[in-house]
Amino acid sequence: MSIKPQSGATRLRELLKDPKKMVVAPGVFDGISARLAIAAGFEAIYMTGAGTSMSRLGWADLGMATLNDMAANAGMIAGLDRSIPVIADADTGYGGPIMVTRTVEAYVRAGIAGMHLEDQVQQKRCGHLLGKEIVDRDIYATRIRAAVNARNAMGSDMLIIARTDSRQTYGFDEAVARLKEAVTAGADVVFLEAAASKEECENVVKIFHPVPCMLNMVPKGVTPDMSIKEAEGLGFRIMIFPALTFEASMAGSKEALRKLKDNGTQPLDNSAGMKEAFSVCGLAECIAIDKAAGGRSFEDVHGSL
Ligand SMILES: C[C@](O)(C(=O)O)[C@H](CC(=O)O)C(=O)O
Repeated sequence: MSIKPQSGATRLRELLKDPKKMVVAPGVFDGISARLAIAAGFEAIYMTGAGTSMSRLGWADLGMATLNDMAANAGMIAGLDRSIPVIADADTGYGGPIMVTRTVEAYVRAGIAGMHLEDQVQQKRCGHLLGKEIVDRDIYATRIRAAVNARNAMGSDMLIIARTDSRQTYGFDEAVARLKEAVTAGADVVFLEAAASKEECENVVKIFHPVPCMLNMVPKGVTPDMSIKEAEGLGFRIMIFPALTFEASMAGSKEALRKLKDNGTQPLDNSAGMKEAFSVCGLAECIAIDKAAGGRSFEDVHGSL
């Protein structure tokens, strides 16, 4: 709820100004995961489209999440702490240049620091699945151009991150050519999705230097797993871990559910209690707001929880 003077986009641009710095953004998909990532001290966070689709719709990342689903989730996450840049998935932009414009406007209003746009067809899928269909280069270029125009028209400094999924279907050279066109169209950051080897990762950074490159670490995905240090050594400037929190939540929830089923009691071994959960999600800030306004609703809250 606290409004800090510097926007997430301005902060992200500032972080990227230092050529030795890499911005690490763990994936978050809901309020709890976002709160935990902020509390853990990460200086940026990533809103995963896959996690948004699964948590808000209950369905896999197959192009079902709409602009409204994505922008609403992005806005909620970015609103938790305006000083932490949120990089958000914007899939295909959800249509032609007109829809891309609406998407950019919605993301700027949501306070997003950087959004990525890709060249898959509307009925898209996770970039690490097989069988991706890719739009023509010209259509991709119009998406990026529309995004840059819309961003500029709003006087915003949100970063436009050009993602290409074409590596799987058309190979590395075509992917590079598409990203070059995207940079010419005004994209601020390039993102070669599903790079197939460390060598490709290294090459893409070299080819685009000094344009910042983003690396996507999908667990057991197409790109070989790398540590932050290793990716930094290759020269990447942004690194996202989209599945980090949804995988951990799924594993933890699965285990708790199994224990309840097997034992007939809820597992309390890892429980910190409700107060701890609410504390992660702004309890103290809410109490302070009430108190500052002369409210007395929470005088007993510490005793009652
Ligand atoms: C980055 C990504 O677009 C996402 O939705 O987070 C996905 C990640 C995933 O499916 O785990 C992707 O297409 O790589």
